[in-house]
Order: sequence, then C-alpha cells, then structure tokens
Amino acid sequence: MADAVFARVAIVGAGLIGSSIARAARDYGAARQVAVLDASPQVMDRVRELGIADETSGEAPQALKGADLIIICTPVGVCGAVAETLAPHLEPGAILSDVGSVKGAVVAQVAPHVPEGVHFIPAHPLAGTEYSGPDAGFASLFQNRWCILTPGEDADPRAVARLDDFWTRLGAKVEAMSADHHDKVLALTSHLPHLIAYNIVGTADDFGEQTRSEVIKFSASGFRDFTRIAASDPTMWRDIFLGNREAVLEMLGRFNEDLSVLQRMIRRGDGEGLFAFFTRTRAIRRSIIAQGQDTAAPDFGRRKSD
Ligand SMILES: NC(=O)C1=CN([C@@H]2O[C@H](COP(=O)(O)OP(=O)(O)OC[C@H]3O[C@@H](n4cnc5c(N)ncnc54)[C@H](O)[C@@H]3O)[C@@H](O)[C@H]2O)C=CC1
Ligand SMILES: O=C(O)C(=O)Cc1ccc(O)cc1
Repeated sequence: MADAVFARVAIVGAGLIGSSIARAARDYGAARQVAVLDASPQVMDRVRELGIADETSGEAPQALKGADLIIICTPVGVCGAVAETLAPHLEPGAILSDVGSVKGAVVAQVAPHVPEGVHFIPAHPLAGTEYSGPDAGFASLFQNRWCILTPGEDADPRAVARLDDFWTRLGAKVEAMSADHHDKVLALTSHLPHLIAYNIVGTADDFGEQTRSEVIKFSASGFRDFTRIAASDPTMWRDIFLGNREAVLEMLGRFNEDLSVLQRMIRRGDGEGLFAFFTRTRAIRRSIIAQGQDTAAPDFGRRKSD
C-alpha cells in the first residue's frame, strides 16, 4: 500500500461521519494512526469497544499530540466552541479541517480560533445516511462520493493538496470552491430537500388518527423516501438550517414561486403545461444518470433491515 498521507489524524466527534473517517483512514492507509475525541463518555466507550482508533484517552492533549490532521466532525453549531478548546493543543504546520454541511457559518465560527502556523481548510463530504452515532459509520461511506473543499484565498496550496490526497485515498472525488458558493448549491441540492421531507411528514402527522395510520399503511415509495430523510438527526439539521439561513430562505422563496405555478396549472386543468414541466424535469434525472452520478441512489444509505 502507498505511504500514509498523514502520520496521525485526530477525529473530534465520533458519530456517523467521524467514525466512518476513522475506519476508512485505517482501512485505506490514509493515516498511520487514528486518535478519537468525543464529548460523550458513552461514545468514547463505544469507540474503544469497536476498536476503530489507536488513541482513545478522551483527552485533547493526548489525542492531538503529533496530529498533523485534525477533523472536527461535530454538529456545526458547536464547531466554534470545539475549535476554541482544541486551539492550545494544535501543533504548528498541522491542518485543521471539518466536515460540516454548512461552510460559511463554520468558517466564521472556527477561523478566529486558528493559531498562527496552523492551516484551516474546511471540507464537506457529500455522503451520509439518516443514521447517527459510532455504530452507524462504515469505511466505504465516501467511495465514489464528492468531497468539497472550501479553502480561503490565502490557504497554502500544499496543505490543500494534502487534504485532497487524504479524501482521495478514502475513495472520494474532490473539488474546491468558495464557502459562499458551496452554501448556495447545497441549500438547493441538500438542505431544501430535507426541509421538504420534514414538512411533508409533518403534514401527514397532523392528520387525524385514522388518516395517519392509512398514510403509514399505504405509504408508496414516494412518501416512504421522504420518511427516511425526515428521520435524520434533529440537532444536526437544526444547526444546518440556522447556519445556512440566508441561502435556504432564498431557495425556499424560488421553490414557493415554482410551486404556485404548478398549483395554478392544476387548478386551470392545464395538462399541456404540466406535461411540459414534467418532461423537463425527467430530462434532468436522465442527464444525472448519463453522467454516472447516480452511483447508489436507489438504496442510498439504506440498511438491509429497512
Ligand atoms: N450525517 C450525515 O449524513 C452527514 C453529516 N455531515 C456533517 O458531519 C457532522 C457530524 O454529523 P454526524 O456524524 O452525522 O453526527 P453524529 O450525531 O452521528 O455525531 C456527532 C458526534 O459529535 C459529538 N459531539 C457533539 N458535541 C461535541 C463537542 N462539543 N465536542 C466533541 N464531540 C462532540 C457527539 O457526541 C457525537 O458523537 C455535522 O456537522 C454534519 O453537518 C456531513 C455529511 C453527511
Ligand atoms: O441520507 C441522505 O440522503 C443524505 O442526504 C445524507 C447527507 C446529509 C447531509 C450532508 O451534508 C450530506 C449528505
């Protein structure tokens, strides 16, 4: 196997994403050592039982000693506080990164705490499931998935290239863009779909007992897919919507306008308009498949038990 990209990676927050990185870094030889730090003693116990890390003292000074890559894998709302706690233990030349689903808010929170000589390079792997915690993680999570890096304009290109190598070793396809652009794109492609799923499942839940049980009983694949997304972690998604408020509200405004157009077509019996609209959206799906970007979509994140 090729040389490891990093000597020691320290993962802070060992849930779905952190524990997947820990497993993958070892399985694919991306780091010689893996240290894990989590605020929850239960999570630390579970990490020890699972045997997915070399350093599990649960203390920052030990975990960060000799770490040349530190990745914050907590909900985005606490990234700033976490960075502040880690700061005194970060070694010069180390790369500090994260995996938050929102980038602008993370940069604003974390950047003020990054010591001189430490490279801060935010990242976001576009891979996950509706499950949380260290038991939900798996090494192949990032295979053939995008990982977006959002380095600042003055970031050291060598540090960016090393982080790119790390994610590539984990199986990801890496692309860089500005944090602002990331947040706009993800507001539409990830955050808005989650909001729609939370909303439609909430609407079904507001029906009376009889209708609600029939919704569950007869739930066809469309609604069932929404319930999977709406089962995603409440803390994580609260933080995402509050962290990407502006872009999400902008996309929601556009969405509502387009929905009103569809509503009017239905009210007016405009079959031609509906047909033209659905033909346009079908073409988008087909072009995604033609580009080979639908690698695992049919059962994205599902377990056999689902
Ligand atoms: N779940 C998903 O599908 C994806 C999540 N992300 C991002 O990854 C991050 C983590 O998400 P998950 O792994 O799904 O969450 P998770 O809930 O599975 O894990 C988060 C972990 O952080 C720990 N934690 C919380 N506060 C902490 C603190 N102050 N110090 C140390 N540890 C702390 C928790 O104990 C927990 O073990 C989030 O920022 C999320 O936006 C990114 C891509 C996909
Ligand atoms: O489970 C799903 O369908 C997801 O969309 C997972 C996911 C959640 C959050 C992210 O920032 C990236 C991926």
